[in-house]
Amino acid sequence: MVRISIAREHGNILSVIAHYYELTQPRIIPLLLVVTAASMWIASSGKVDPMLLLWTLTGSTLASASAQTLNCIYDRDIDYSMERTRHRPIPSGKIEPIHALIFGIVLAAASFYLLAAFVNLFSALLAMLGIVFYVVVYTHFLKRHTPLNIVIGGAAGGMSALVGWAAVTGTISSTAWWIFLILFLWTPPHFWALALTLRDDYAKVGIPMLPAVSGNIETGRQIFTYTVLLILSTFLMYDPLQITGAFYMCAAFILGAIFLQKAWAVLENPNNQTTAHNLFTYSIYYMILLCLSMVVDSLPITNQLLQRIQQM
Ligand code: HEM
Ligand SMILES: CC(C)=CCC/C(C)=C/CC/C(C)=C/COP(=O)(O)OP(=O)(O)O
Repeated sequence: MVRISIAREHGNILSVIAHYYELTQPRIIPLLLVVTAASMWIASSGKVDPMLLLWTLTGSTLASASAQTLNCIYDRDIDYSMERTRHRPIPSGKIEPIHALIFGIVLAAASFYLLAAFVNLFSALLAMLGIVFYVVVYTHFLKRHTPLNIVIGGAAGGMSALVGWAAVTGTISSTAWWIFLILFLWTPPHFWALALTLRDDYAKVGIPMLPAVSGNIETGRQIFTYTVLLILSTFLMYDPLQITGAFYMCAAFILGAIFLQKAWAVLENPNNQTTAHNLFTYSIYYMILLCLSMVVDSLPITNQLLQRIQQM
């Protein structure tokens, strides 16, 4: 009997932990960390201190988890009404909003402490700014009020690049702003592609996402426009700034061409949900691979290989 009740209690604790984990929307965090790590890599010219990387990524994880948790508290009413989100821990009654609030504040405080103590104060302040921007500016002021929500909200994701840069250099240089810009311009095609498949769900709860307000054709046009701007912005990281080299440039070109082709398919057929979902999925791989190519580009072995190819 005692064994059974201990096992049951153990199971309960595990399921509580699982609910809190789910509250942080963990699937989005790795991509934010990839951006932060790439930014740190470039800022340190490929010689990033492993401990600094570890503390920065830990602090950034806690900051993102806090931001997502606070967003889930604020949006619990619409999350309850939307098919995609009604199983989240707060709308499904697994976690009380007040407990989530305490959890979100503890995460933010832990993030601030770790970044300020083991990285630097500036990166800690930027991470807090990221939380405030996402929760107050995007979730409170924009999301329910304007179809520009996603365009301006893209700055929240861009903050992860600034945190990474500030962690290494203690400042924000123009290169950090280029990476910020890439994230900023990537967000509309990333999200609107998905929004094309969720139009009715958003319309039902009165969220003015672009497809619900302006229709699929206009959304397809805007996706294409932002994709072109995104690809151009990735080229800015090459000459004359000399930040990245030929390897990055080739990768940016090929990855961008695929993005453009998929955005074109959406433009041609904005009512096709498979095409739109295809673009959404690709947008995630695109960002991972683009960041990876920045890292590979700055490895000494890449330069040696490129020089050998040139000499041949
Ligand atoms: C205003 C900005 C953004 C909005 C509105 C948005 C919205 C969304 C939505 C609604 C999903 C689907 C999640 C689900 O299935 O429940 C999603 C997925 C995802 N987003 Fe975003 N996103 C934004 C910015 C970002 C940023 C900045 C990143 C990271 C750099 C990111 C990374 C991801 C990833 C990795 C997924 C896939 C998660 C999965 O496996 O389901 N998103 N996004
Ligand atoms: C440095 C730092 C802490 C930056 C914060 C970055 C951050 C948490 C970005 C999240 C972007 C995102 C997934 C928005 C979706 O919100 P939504 O409310 O539209 O999506 P939902 O409907 O799935 O809740």
